[in-house]
Amino acid sequence: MENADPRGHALGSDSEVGRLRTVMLHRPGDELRRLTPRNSDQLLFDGLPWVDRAQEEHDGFAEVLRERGVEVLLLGDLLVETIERSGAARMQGIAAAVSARRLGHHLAQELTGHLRTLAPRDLASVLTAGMTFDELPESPAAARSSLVRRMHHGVEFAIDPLPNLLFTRDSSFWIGARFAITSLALPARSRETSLTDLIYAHHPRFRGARRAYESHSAPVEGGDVLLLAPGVVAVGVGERTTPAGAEALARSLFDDELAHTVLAVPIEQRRASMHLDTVCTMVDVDAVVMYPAIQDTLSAFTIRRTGGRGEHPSVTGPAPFVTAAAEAMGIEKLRVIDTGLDAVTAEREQWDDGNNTLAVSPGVVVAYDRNVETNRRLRDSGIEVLTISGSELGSGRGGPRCMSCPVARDPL
Ligand SMILES: NC(=[NH2+])NCCC[C@H](N)C(=O)O
Repeated sequence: MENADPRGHALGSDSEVGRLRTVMLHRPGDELRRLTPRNSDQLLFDGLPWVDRAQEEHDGFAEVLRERGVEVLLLGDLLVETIERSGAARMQGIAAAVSARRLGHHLAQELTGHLRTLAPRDLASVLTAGMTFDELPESPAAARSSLVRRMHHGVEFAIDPLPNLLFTRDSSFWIGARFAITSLALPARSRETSLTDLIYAHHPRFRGARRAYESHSAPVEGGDVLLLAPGVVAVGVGERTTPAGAEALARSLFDDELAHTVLAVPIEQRRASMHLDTVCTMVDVDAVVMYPAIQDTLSAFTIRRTGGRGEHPSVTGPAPFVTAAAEAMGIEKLRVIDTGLDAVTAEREQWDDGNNTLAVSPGVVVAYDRNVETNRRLRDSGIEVLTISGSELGSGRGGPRCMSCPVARDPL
């Protein structure tokens, strides 16, 4: 079968909860060691993770998934394998990383030349962990004559690190049998998609897979995209995904017949709710876990396909999200698992990604163990909760859903 994983599961996904077969994670590496108190805000981390512990926690996450029969692909490995096989991928990765705007023409050329000589593993490491001016290849003459080298501080980045690669949810997603390379809103993350792009384009694992949302003109981040049901997609619009992004995505999904209804869901433009999946994720075919503070106010515009390719869609609403979602999904009611928490606990657990669960099958989710109350309520509602620890992982503000890109799920 084309476009299937080695065990014969078709690539792609039409829901949030269909049995998970293959997932792409990124085991955090040296890119996290670049974080300092001075750059962490800009690099979108709220603290400095203890990297070894973060890796252990991540290994634990991967293990829980494997125990459930999920095949775990690691982005770092895919990247090395891609660069090994494809000269075009190598060039593509280098071109996206080396900025003449930052380095000037001469240094940019010199660095490009140097990177081309690196072994695949070393190049992959530069592409993910970045490079400081101190780490630029030795070249005494060039160093003397380069104003750029002389005026930059040695610890500044000639190539920025990508600590948020950990959150593989955001830089690509699958819908139906296709993958979409997103368009990340913030400068700290925008280069991530150059890596997912080259992996999907050149890794044999994805040979023949087709793209969705090809124009990816306006910002759309995967954390905002929820596959509520086959053909029905919710898109958060807030700090990251813009109205233009949601509209462009909806039109392209309609044109490719990957969806018939898209719900555009306004979310507060705040760090705590940067993506829709920080406040709401699906835990069963007809159930979500949701941050209680927004339960009564979350709304949605409903965008529907009206005809064939290029036809203008219809836009209605806004209406309460839960009603709009149930209607679009063709179910009587979307169950909202009532975490019933007091406002302070709810806010704390939302901040720690309590609502950011990853379903491995209907009614079975992975969640951080620290969100004790939210997990208790989920269990009381009949959801099986597999816990992982994330004391260090969580400092990047992302939970199990953010840290995973489902590549193959059984259709619902
Ligand atoms: N899907 C998500 N909620 N991803 C979380 C991403 C966290 C990351 N530090 C950022 O600010 O972009």
